[in-house]
Amino acid sequence: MSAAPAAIRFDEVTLGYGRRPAVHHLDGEIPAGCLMAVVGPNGAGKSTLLKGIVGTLKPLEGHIRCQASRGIAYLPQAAEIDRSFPLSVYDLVAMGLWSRSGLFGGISRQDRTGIDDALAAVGLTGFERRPISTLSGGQMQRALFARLLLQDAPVILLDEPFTAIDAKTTADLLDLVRRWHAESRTVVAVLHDLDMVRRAFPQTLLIAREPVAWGETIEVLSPENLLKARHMVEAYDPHADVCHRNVA
Ligand SMILES: Nc1ncnc2c1ncn2[C@@H]1O[C@H](COP(=O)(O)OP(=O)(O)OP(=O)(O)O)[C@@H](O)[C@H]1O
Repeated sequence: MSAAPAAIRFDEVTLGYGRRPAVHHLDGEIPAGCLMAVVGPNGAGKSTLLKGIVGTLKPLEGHIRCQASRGIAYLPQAAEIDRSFPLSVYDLVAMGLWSRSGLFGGISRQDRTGIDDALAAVGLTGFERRPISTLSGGQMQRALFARLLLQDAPVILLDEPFTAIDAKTTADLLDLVRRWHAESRTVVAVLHDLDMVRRAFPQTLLIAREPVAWGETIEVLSPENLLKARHMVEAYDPHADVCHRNVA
């Protein structure tokens, strides 16, 4: 796909739940520093793929190797985040420091400056003491992006980061994604808005329970590939066991 070293390598990976594969035949790499969209129909396995990279889902087969020594920052889908938890915006954002300072590491003066800067970068200065349960969807997403900023990770995974977010918030958060890319971080985002993908994401993985096309966005998002992906998801047998297609 590119001459850049791999940030993430997949070796004939199958990911699934129980013994049921959700995604299989993942073989390839995500180059370091790339800005990549993951697209595909509902149920194609996009979230499953991110969970495999983060490590919350262990492969049923194969291996996923991540080069990042300082970890991966991961933004799950909004529906997976419990907003009833009694937490202030400040504390939520400060959690971005945990990977470096540990759970009980304490917050230094420098950390406080970092938190203030992250809140300012997402336009949430003045929201520090607000309980997260009182935030709008867009404000919550801004707070979660501030937390990602503090994590300072070389690899950032975003699962549908702009779903149900208004145009202004989307534009502001997309600017942060561009900033991460300019800083040579690897950014992988699950997206449904193909216009946005064409506009802002140079690389794309089109997935339909297995990769359909992977590479330059303009080539991947051809009408033929999109139609093929839809047919592949519709034809997929959800009760199938692990497939050993490539095993001799
Ligand atoms: N925790 C789970 N237990 C069992 N099956 C699951 C689980 N999570 C996802 N699946 C199944 O794995 C398949 C892929 O789901 P996944 O959420 O990865 O798709 P997706 O491409 O992210 O879909 P969407 O665009 O709708 O968010 C689906 O058939 C789904 O029902």
